[in-house]
Amino acid sequence: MSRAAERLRLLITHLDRPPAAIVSFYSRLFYEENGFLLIKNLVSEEDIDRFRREFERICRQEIKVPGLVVMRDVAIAKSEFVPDQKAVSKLQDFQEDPELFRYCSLPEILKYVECFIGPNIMAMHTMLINKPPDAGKKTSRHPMHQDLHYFPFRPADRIVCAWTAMEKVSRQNGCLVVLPGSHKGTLQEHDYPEWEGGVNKMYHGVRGYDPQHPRVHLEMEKGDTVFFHPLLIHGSGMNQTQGFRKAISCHYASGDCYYIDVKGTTQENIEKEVKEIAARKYAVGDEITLKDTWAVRGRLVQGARISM
Ligand SMILES: CCCCCCCCCCCCCCCCCCCC(=O)SCCNC(=O)CCNC(=O)[C@H](O)C(C)(C)COP(=O)(O)OP(=O)(O)OC[C@H]1O[C@@H](n2cnc3c(N)ncnc32)[C@H](O)[C@@H]1OP(=O)(O)O
Ligand SMILES: Nc1ncnc2c1ncn2[C@@H]1O[C@H](COP(=O)(O)OP(=O)(O)OP(=O)(O)O)[C@@H](O)[C@H]1O
Ligand SMILES: O=C(O)CCC(=O)C(=O)O
Ligand SMILES: [Fe+2]
Ligand SMILES: [Mg+2]
Repeated sequence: MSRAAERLRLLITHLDRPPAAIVSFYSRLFYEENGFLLIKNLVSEEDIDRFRREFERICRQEIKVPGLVVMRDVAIAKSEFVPDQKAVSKLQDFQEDPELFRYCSLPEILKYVECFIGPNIMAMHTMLINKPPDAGKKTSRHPMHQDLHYFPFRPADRIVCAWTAMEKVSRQNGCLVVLPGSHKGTLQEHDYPEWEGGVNKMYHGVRGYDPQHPRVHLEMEKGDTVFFHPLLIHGSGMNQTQGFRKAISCHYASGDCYYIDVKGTTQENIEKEVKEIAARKYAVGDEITLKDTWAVRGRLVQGARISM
C-alpha cells in the first residue's frame, strides 16, 4: 500500500467515528492500488437465505429458468451421473430468475458499483457458485485468471465484479485468492492449466504468472462482499470440507462500454469454445460471435443502455 493509503488507514482505525468522506476516499484509493475492495456485512442475512432457497428450488428442478446453465464439477460429471442437487457446482446466467436477479439490483451493491463504473449499469454476467467438496482430484480449484479474458468489451476500468459470500468462506473451503495490484498489468494469455486430475470446462488460467507475487486469501463471513477489477489475477483453492461453499456474483459493465472484435487477440481461444457451446446448446451457426453471446445476456439495472 502507498504511504498515503497507509496513513489514511491508520487515521480511520484510530478515530472513533471516522468521517464518511475519509472512509470513501480511502476505500477508493485501496481499490485503485490493489484492484479489490472488501466490504464486510453488506448483504443482509435475509436476502442471502432467500437466494439460497431459490437455488435449492432450481436444483430440485421445481422451476425452469430460460438461459440458465447448470454446471457440474468435472470430477462428478465424468463419473456415474447422480441427478442430485449436490452435483451442481455452479449456476450461470440467472438473469431470467427474478429472485436471484434481485441480487444484481440491490441498492447496497449498486452504490459501490456506481462509484467504480459510473451511473449507467449493465449486469453482464451472473453466477451462483456452489463449490463442491473436492472429490480427491483437486478439480474444485479455480485456476488463477483475469475475468477480462471472457469479456469482449472495454474499457476494463468500466467493468467490476461483485462477489458475496453466502456463508463463511475460508482457506479450508476454498476462498478467493487474489494477487493485489495485478490489475495494473495487461490482459495475459490464458489456457487450460496442466493439472493431473483434470480441469473444468472453460476454467482457463493465466499462463505463467509470477509465483513470487504476494497472495492474499480473502476469508469472508456470510454477507461480506468483495468488488474486484476484471484484470485482477485471482482464483480459488480446493474445498477441503464436506460442505458446498456458496457465493453469488455479478459482473457489471457501464452502459457506455463498447464491444471489441477478439480476432487476432489472446481471447480467440475462449471465443472458439463459447461458439462451440452456443452451437450445441442453441443450434446457432458460426456467424455468432462472442459479442453476440454477451449482448443477449446483458441486462440494464440502472441508467441507460447506450452502446452495450
Ligand atoms: C444465442 C446465443 C446464446 C448465448 C449463450 C452462450 C452460452 C455460452 C456459455 C458461455 C459461458 C461464458 C463464461 C463466462 C465466464 C465469465 C467469467 C467468469 C470466469 C469463469 O467462471 S470461468 C468458468 C466458466 N465456465 C463455464 O462457463 C462453463 C459453462 N458450463 C457449461 O457450459 C456446461 O456446464 C458444460 C460444461 C458445457 C456441460 O454442459 P451440459 O450440457 O450440462 O453437460 P452434459 O452432461 O451434456 O455434458 C457434455 C459433456 O461435457 C462434459 N462436462 C460436463 N461438465 C463438465 C465440466 N465441468 N468440465 C468439463 N467437462 C464437463 C461431460 O462429461 C460431457 O462430456 P462427453 O465427453 O461425455 O461428451
Ligand atoms: N499447482 C498449482 N498450480 C497453479 N495454480 C495453483 C496450484 N495449486 C493451487 N493453485 C491455485 O492457487 C490458488 C490458491 O489455491 P490454494 O488455496 O489451494 O492455495 P494454497 O496456497 O495451497 O492455500 P492453502 O494452504 O490454504 O491450501 C487457486 O487459484 C488455485 O487454483
Ligand atoms: O468463486 C470462485 O471460486 C471463483 C469464481 C471466479 O473467479 C469466476 O467464476 O470468475
Ligand atoms: Fe473470476
Ligand atoms: Mg492448497
